[in-house]
Amino acid sequence: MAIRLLTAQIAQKIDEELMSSAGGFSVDQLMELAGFSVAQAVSRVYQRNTHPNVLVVVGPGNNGGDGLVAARHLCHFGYKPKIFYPKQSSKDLYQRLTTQCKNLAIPVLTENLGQELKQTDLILDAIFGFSFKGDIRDPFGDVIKALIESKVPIASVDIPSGWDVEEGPVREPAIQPEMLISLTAPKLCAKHFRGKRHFVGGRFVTPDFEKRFELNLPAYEGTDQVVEIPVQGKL
Ligand SMILES: NC(=O)C1=CN([C@@H]2O[C@H](COP(=O)(O)OP(=O)(O)OC[C@H]3O[C@@H](n4cnc5c(N)ncnc54)[C@H](OP(=O)(O)O)[C@@H]3O)[C@@H](O)[C@H]2O)[C@@H](O)CC1
Ligand SMILES: [K+]
Repeated sequence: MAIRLLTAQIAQKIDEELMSSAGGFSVDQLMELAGFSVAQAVSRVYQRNTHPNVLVVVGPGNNGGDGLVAARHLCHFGYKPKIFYPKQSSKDLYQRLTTQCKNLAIPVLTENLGQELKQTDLILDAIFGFSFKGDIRDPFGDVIKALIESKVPIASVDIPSGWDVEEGPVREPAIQPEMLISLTAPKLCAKHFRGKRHFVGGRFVTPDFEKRFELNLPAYEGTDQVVEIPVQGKL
């Protein structure tokens, strides 16, 4: 059975159910596992000796939160991450995640993106996830344009930022990531992903849950937090 590609609505429903009283998870827990899986997937593809300088570009919602968690784990894994975080949230969760990164001496930047990209080996795109919709609002239009123009390889968290969650790259210019890490399950836009490697991470659904949402996820091996799947756009 093929893996299920989710609509934005189903992705949001799954998220809500996991955090309902029946699901029992807190957002912090899910974000920690999601971000940890992103860092693990990155380390599978881009080694710390060839791609030490990872610029984690963080957006205003939970996709950005995954990026903050991933930055922390990448630092523990021996990378030299920096965070570009132009629109910082006052919410307690994001502030705590930012403090954790600062305590590891991870730089948290708000400007000079163009300059920073010249010293970057890999961009971790954690700007928008499955709640993105409409036209890209400031400052993210310019941010996405700068990422594309830099020609630095991009690994996208859950959704290539700026892509429509279901229709894919409908706005020009569009990010074309080398790598995609889908959380829980890929979204419909993954049909348009033609990069090199696609992973699923966020190992938190129960067998019952998986069956009820007909996710048809591939099996995770051993203690792995990620599982590689075929690049959908090349099938
Ligand atoms: N179960 C799972 O798999 C788990 C998934 N997780 C992760 O959560 C992600 C979903 O997070 P999310 O719901 O917080 O939304 P996300 O996509 O980060 O963006 C929302 C922000 O973007 C903004 N915004 C929207 N449109 C915009 C526009 N056009 N232009 C500019 N801004 C725009 C919007 O702003 P607002 O309009 O509300 O002011 C809001 O602040 C998901 O993809 C995955 O990465 C894990 O953390 C946990 C478990
Ligand atoms: K993203």
